[in-house]
Amino acid sequence: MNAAPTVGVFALQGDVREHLAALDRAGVDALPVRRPEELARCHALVLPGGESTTMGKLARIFDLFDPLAERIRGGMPTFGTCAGMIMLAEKIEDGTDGQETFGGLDIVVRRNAFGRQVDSFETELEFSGMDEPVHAVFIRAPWVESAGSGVEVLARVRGGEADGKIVAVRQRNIMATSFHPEMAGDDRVHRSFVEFIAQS
Ligand SMILES: NC(=O)CC[C@H](N)C(=O)O
Repeated sequence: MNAAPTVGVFALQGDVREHLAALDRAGVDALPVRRPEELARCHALVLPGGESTTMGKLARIFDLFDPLAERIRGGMPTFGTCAGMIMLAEKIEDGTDGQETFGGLDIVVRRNAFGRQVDSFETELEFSGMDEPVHAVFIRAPWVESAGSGVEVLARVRGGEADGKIVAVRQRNIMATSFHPEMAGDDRVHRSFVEFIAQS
């Protein structure tokens, strides 16, 4: 790809602005996506943090659900953070009744997984392919309960009751983190997604 790719941010719900800013700093054309016509212009997509039940419902209302699920399954590079990770999971534990996801990522995700111990927290994580740890902000975050054999684990929590829980993964065209790299003032995870787009 010669020109900078256009990277959409699902913009019906969630922390859209922070992702647009991080993508902008990473040198791509960032585009808020609310309609199928906008999705059609994107080479890649970010699903932000927010509230996954609401995201699914709004995607249905705005006729974005099916085109989006199709693009993801068709190989569009996609990066989900927190609620965005939930929206990419094939299966949810502790979801609300009938909660739908776009799917594509062969994981079982547990919503609000850290909630029983601590709602929101920040920590340093070893992240596959990064020399220095990543500062990770968790807000009512999910964790990956189990992952299929095709899923590469990029980061796990170290220490505390959640020791060893998977919080960042990659499979084919999809990347997902339980935490919010867009809120940490560190663009390395977004930059690694931009490289991932270039390789796809
Ligand atoms: N920060 C977040 O994105 C929280 C996710 C939210 N708890 C959900 O289940 O959708």
